[in-house]
Amino acid sequence: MTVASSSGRRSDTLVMDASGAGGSGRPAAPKKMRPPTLPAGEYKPKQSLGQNFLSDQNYVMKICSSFRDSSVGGRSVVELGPGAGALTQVLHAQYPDMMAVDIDERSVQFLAETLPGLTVLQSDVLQIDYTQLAEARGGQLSIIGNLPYHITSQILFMLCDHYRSIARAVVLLQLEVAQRIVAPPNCKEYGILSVVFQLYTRPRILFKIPATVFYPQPKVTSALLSLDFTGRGPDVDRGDLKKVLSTAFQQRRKMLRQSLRPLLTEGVTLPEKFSALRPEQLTPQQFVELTKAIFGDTDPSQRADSGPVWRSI
Ligand SMILES: C[S@@+](CC[C@H](N)C(=O)[O-])C[C@H]1O[C@@H](n2cnc3c(N)ncnc32)[C@H](O)[C@@H]1O
Repeated sequence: MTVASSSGRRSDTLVMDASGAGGSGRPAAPKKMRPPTLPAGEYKPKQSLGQNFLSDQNYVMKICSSFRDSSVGGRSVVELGPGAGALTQVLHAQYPDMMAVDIDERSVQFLAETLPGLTVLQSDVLQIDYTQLAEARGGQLSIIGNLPYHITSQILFMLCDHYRSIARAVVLLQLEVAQRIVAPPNCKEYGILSVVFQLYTRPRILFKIPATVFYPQPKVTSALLSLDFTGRGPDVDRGDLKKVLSTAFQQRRKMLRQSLRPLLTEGVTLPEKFSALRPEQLTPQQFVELTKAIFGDTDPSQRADSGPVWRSI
């Protein structure tokens, strides 16, 4: 991790749309707010880092007003992937003690120059221990971010691995991924993402975001997703549940009595009510029940309740 340094570079406006959001309930725009910009010169978006920068101030305001945190000074607020600070400049005005994390040193330097006083770290968000970070920041974290799309699921699964330390996450992601996360049983989008996130959080799609408000424009439509962590995880060993989910959804057209056969040890049979069903027909809670039927109901105190389990899915 590297803490920001400064170097005094100038900024060029990328896309002018600084009309502000107006409507009630939205955060007041900081007085000296600039429209989303990229620093001049060498700060070209890197595709390898999923850099699609927000370039429309109306959407910036709409996104920021969908986010709430009540910690003192916003000490619990962590922005993942601030880039050139489109969201950060609005958030920092409201949450002066927030923190931002980006892997790109150009972002870290640029933010140090343009938002002095912001705590900004250069780090891979996938290498952060969010449980330790929450302890250091004095409470459960409120995460916000326009996530790099190529690692969105990994980031969100990782937050589930630290579910006790996360209060909420409000994130921009591909609409298609958001739809899978909120999908109910019995539809084609329903799968591992739906089961896992619905066991840990109350997921909601807040609104869609068109590709035209990013630079460069991605090929897909995006969405703002809100994940309210419930503070509870599934009441079963997470490793066992993961095995059941990956095995069942690997062959999603097959009935569970067929697809889950490799997991059944001698003497163990599937509950009759599940055996002729396909995985998409089970609710998240029924997957927990099914896991207990296959692997037994382990003593909660014996379960490995920390460490990465979901992230590697
Ligand atoms: C989609 S851009 C969002 C930038 C800015 N928040 C905005 O909305 O304009 C994603 C950001 O995540 C950063 N990023 C990509 N991979 C990362 C990683 N593994 N760890 C930390 N930041 C990462 C990129 O450098 C980039 O700034």
